[in-house]
Amino acid sequence: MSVKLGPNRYGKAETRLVRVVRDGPVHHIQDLNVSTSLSGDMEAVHLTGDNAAVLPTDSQKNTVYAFATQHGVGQIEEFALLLARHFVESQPTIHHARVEIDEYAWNRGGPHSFVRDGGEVRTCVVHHDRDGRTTVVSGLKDLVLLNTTGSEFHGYIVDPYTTLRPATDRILATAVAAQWRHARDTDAYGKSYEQVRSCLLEAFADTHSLSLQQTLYAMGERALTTCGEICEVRLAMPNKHHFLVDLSPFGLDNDNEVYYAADRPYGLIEGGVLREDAPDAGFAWE
Ligand SMILES: O=c1[nH]c(=O)c2[nH]c(=O)[nH]c2[nH]1
Repeated sequence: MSVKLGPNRYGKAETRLVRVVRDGPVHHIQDLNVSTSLSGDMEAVHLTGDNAAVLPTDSQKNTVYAFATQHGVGQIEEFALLLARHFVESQPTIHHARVEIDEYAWNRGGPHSFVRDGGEVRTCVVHHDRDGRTTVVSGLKDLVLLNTTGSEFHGYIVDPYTTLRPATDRILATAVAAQWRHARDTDAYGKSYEQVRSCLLEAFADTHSLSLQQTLYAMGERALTTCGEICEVRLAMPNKHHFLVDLSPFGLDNDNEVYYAADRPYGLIEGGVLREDAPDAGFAWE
């Protein structure tokens, strides 16, 4: 039987980087989790153990820290682009770089004091290859949303295993993970992030929902019709079930007031929305 090497990549996962900028007594921080992943002429290292083409993952991690000092961080997409281009352009054996960054938000508690924001995490994934092709996907995760009304779910298939009762007024809760693909370069990733985030929040709040799937589509559609530079949105939204507690054994009514917030199992609704004329995604989602 003959075998061959399949797709492969390697890098340093989850380099934790906190950068402090001291502006007199007022300090600023950025808190990142950076993962680099490289691919290229890697047959020899896998087949014979010849490491000549390998830029060590340790060097990749050091580059993350060195670049944060030399260039600053700024928008995570810009920092990821800087790193991805560097790895491909400085090493002939590296043909493709993928850089993923999560950014954790801190709120100001004083001039040099910060409170970790328990809310969502900002994300990006950048790819760059030696043919100069670049893709940028921005996103967020752990954005927890809940509507106390305006959500129904009925009219679904009823088979021999269906016990779910139709709902005409239920709680709809989710933790949004959203990623959006940029169709073109922008120098305003921060502004675009705020715009997409607002679209997602507004569409969740003002869509009268007949299913979480419908809400998901409305959220993606709102982002695409508002933000010109993005061409595709992918969303993953767990249905964080809230079950009305049956208080009848105690002779008590429960008029949509007291719920049990279940943590598992949960429905998981995933889907994408894209412009009809979206350019080919290439390796953006890999
Ligand atoms: O919005 C929903 N979509 C579903 O597909 C589904 N399935 C289910 O049991 N509850 C729900 N809710």
